[in-house]
Amino acid sequence: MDRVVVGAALVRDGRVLAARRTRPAAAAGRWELPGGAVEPGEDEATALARELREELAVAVVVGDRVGPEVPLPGERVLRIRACATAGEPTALEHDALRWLGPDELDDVDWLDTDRAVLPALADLLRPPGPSSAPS
Ligand SMILES: Nc1nc2c([nH]c(=O)n2[C@H]2C[C@H](O)[C@@H](COP(=O)(O)OP(=O)(O)OP(=O)(O)O)O2)c(=O)[nH]1
Repeated sequence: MDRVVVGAALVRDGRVLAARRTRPAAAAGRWELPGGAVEPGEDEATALARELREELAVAVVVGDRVGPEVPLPGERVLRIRACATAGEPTALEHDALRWLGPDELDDVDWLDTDRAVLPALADLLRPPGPSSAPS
């Protein structure tokens, strides 16, 4: 079975947190959603909460899946989960953090993989429009 990497769509005030990687060299300077690999015996929510504690020093509540599962090299897949926190993230392993609104998602140089998730992120951030249901 493919190994799972979980990433957080950590949302606050209609914006999502993007984090700039410092390693490996090929990915340094590229932006991602904070997170990491699910360890053996962990469930996804536990892994994501652990990664965000380690990377951002915040406690998070982990919610639903967001967007598609994206294949990664090395028989791994990336899954994104919505997250919320009452804390203020601190970059402990990244070298920059940015809160991006739905119209700012193209402003940073995402890891290639993450581009597949951007439409779903934009939908998550946009307030629901007028109902299309017949009145
Ligand atoms: N966390 C995260 N990883 C991503 C994203 N997009 C993407 O392709 N990846 C890839 C990069 C890495 O190959 C892998 C996760 O690596 P990582 O360094 O964040 O995870 P980790 O802490 O568990 O890894 P490690 O220290 O054991 O090497 O997934 C993303 O949005 N967030």
